[in-house]
Amino acid sequence: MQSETTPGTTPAPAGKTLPGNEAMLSVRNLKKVYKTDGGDIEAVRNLTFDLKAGELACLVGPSGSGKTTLLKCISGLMAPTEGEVLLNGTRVSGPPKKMAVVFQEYGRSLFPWMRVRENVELPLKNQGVPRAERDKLVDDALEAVGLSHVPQSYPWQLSGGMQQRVAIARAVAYQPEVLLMDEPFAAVDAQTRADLEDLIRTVWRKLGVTVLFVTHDIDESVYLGERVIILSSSPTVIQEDLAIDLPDERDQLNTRSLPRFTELRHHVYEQIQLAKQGHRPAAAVRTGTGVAVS
Ligand SMILES: Nc1ncnc2c1ncn2[C@@H]1O[C@H](COP(=O)(O)OP(=O)(O)OP(=O)(O)O)[C@@H](O)[C@H]1O
Repeated sequence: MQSETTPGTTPAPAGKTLPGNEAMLSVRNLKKVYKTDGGDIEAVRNLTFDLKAGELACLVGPSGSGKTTLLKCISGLMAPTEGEVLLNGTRVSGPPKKMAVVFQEYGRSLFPWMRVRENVELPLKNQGVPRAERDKLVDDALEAVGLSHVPQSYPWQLSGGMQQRVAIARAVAYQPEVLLMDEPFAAVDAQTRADLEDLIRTVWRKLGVTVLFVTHDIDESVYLGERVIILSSSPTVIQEDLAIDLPDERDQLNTRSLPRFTELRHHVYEQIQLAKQGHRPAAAVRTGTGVAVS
């Protein structure tokens, strides 16, 4: 059966490799060169990876390695120079309907003149979702992020962590198949960050959404992900694609105390140090759970 074409996507041309049955999101030989007055900047050289439906993968890499560039290409906000992004086998050529993005700067992504409820509801209104359905989706999303008690507040009346919860609720209410998050917790305090990390895992498990989570924080990537994709320095390729074989049930105290957590975080740290020093792998290597970490 042919894939349906949704807004922001066009059918993949014949002859292109379609993802395997399980792949929801495929990044294929993605390259991005920025044209500037000072010359070309090759931000991303060649990235290829798949995300399975329902997977939670974290993306880490040195500063300037092209993480935001990659997310912009995946979300259809920017066209790649070469290569393509496929969502359910269909090429992304603009913001796809079933994708939501949460950015770091919640302060700028929420409308200050709209109440919490209106902010969460807005994308659904724009999609023409009927009122009764909209109300239920907004109620459920606010409950999922623990904000049922402040629907009538304005964002500026809330703490930073609560504002980011509003941004997450808005994405959740939209019922995306794929949720992209670009360093969403970078601007909140450590305690709030830990709470929001657990919130993401709870929401992810409850909704079965596919999540690609960009972070600078190595511990966060290991704690959250089923997989950590490590990028090289720019021009970017995949340095390593690491399976995180920690127990599925995670909690801030016990999981972070596991010897395996420490091994994995050391390994990711070392890889990022190598990337910063300019080390480039001959080819992207998918590392299984038996990865030898020092
Ligand atoms: N609009 C642009 N025009 C020109 N160059 C750009 C543009 N956006 C990004 N770049 C360059 O592309 C490279 C990758 O930038 P990008 O912001 O994607 O990296 P990043 O990994 O998200 O960085 P950070 O971790 O510091 O947020 C950098 O060299 C950056 O200077």
